[in-house]
Amino acid sequence: MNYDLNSLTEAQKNNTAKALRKLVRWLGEERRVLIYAFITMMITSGINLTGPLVIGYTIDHYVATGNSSAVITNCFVLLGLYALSFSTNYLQTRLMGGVGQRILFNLRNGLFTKLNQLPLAFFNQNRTGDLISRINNDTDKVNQFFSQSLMQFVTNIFMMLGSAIFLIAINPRLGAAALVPAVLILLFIRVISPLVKKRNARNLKSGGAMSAEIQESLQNFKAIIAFNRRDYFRQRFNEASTDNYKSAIGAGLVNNIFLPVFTFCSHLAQLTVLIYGIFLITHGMLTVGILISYFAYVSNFYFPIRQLATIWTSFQVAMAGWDRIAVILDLEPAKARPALDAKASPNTLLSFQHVHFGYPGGEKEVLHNVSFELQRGKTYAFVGPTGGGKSTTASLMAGLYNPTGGTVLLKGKDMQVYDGEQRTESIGFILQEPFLFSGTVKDNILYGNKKYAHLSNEGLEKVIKEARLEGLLEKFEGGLESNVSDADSVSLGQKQLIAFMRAVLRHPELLILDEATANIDTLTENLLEDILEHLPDTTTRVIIAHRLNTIESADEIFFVNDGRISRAGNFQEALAMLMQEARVS
Ligand SMILES: Nc1ncnc2c1ncn2[C@@H]1O[C@H](COP(=O)(O)OP(=O)(O)OP(=O)(O)O)[C@@H](O)[C@H]1O
Repeated sequence: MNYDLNSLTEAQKNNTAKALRKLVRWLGEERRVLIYAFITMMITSGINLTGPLVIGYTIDHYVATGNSSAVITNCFVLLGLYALSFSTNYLQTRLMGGVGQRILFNLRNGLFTKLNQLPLAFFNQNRTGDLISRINNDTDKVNQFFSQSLMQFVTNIFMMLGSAIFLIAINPRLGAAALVPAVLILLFIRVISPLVKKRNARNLKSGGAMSAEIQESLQNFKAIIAFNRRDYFRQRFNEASTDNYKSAIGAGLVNNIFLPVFTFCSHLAQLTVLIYGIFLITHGMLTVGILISYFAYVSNFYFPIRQLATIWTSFQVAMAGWDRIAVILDLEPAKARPALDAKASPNTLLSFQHVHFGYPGGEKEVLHNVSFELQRGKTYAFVGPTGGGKSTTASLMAGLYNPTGGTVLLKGKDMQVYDGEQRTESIGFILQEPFLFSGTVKDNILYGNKKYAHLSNEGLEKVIKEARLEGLLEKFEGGLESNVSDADSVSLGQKQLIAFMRAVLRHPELLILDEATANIDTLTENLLEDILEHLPDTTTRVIIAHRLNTIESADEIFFVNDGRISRAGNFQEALAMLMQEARVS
């Protein structure tokens, strides 16, 4: 599956009809509220449509004959109708008030839940800032349309249709003349809509790109200051901001062209009715009262069209936003290919069988035909030059990626048959750059740990002592309650200690340490070694390291170079092999 949102396949793209169908499906429970609001809207519009008819009738039948009591009675009838229309209008506004906010709430939650289900490949190929912009900004565009424009949109359409029917029914020829400019409007909309959609989509996309620039420079502000690259980033931001400015101007130009065109057509219609109406009156084919009703209906027909110009823009912007949201909602979590049949001995915890791997969206293959086995309870070290493929191998061992060829077996079964929870129960992975969540040390070491989640501080301290981790906890002045909310309040080494405690307390069968001691002093490193030594006999350890002292105790060492892995025996044998190679070269 293609996860790159900026280069979607044709099948992944939505046309307006497809996108609308999806949006209606997504509205779920809101459909009921929308139906109630629609009914109140019909009543309001029905009343507004009858008003001009009553006025015209009163002028022709009672004003012309001087029947003042009938005129007064009809004025009260109109007052009653307008009061009723006020109440239904108010009810409709109340009903719609919550709809937009609930849609916004559900869309944001839905998007975030979907993001949580997507594989690493998705995050590899898309920029964080752009994703934030989709969740925050694009969902709000959809909300704005629902909370501010939708009912106005439907009311206007209804008013227009009703007015058109009255115009044609009262006098077909005058009605037809009044409606001719509307045909021009329809043609205009048809011609310009694709351009409007395209420009709005481009504007949202450039907004996403700008947001990605902001996110990247804020995240790396230390490096920017340290390397005095402020100008460079300012220039990059400037470019993104200029692009966003230009695309906003481009979108604004087409968005705002509707109003003048619609207004012009409305004036054209009024002029036509006036000229043709006077002509009909002078030939005795029309009464003054009907001409006045006509003006009201022409205005009822064209005024909504003018409003529609604004609403149409909001609709196009919302659809462009919805497009960017829907493509994420449509993405499917990575489909596991059918589990491959493979055999492994019972003592083997994990094995790679002819594994090939290339990063999603990456051009080259990173691992080539890699095979090895990890036995239960043993310690393995993976060493080799930078960029050789050690971290990639570790990521595949942890099931973060699926191989592009071959199989990774965990406990004799294809890794892909395990779900995320089963995998993380068996495998603990300490990353090169551990990530901490805002909160305390306790929150962070218990992250995702169901077994100890209920423990009090005292209970947890006891468990920590049993796992020989108390020496690590002592490195934090405030103990379990030390705050790690601020990314800079703990050192990189301390972060690694928290990640270490987090992994060990899950009692995994396989513990992977990817350069996990690179930022830790020698004394603390000895503590870690002691903890590793005292893990249960059945725990398999994988250590990725550059420093030789960290791998001395390994039962088996693997050399990882240029995407190929070879066995080098234990520490002594590996050293002998290296010396031999050095002599040969
Ligand atoms: N997320 C990624 N997307 C695309 N390519 C990647 C990604 N991560 C790593 N690579 C590429 O994969 C290759 C192996 O990288 P890897 O991080 O596995 O090497 P390593 O041996 O762990 O290096 P180091 O010792 O520096 O950590 C490199 O060529 C790297 O450019």
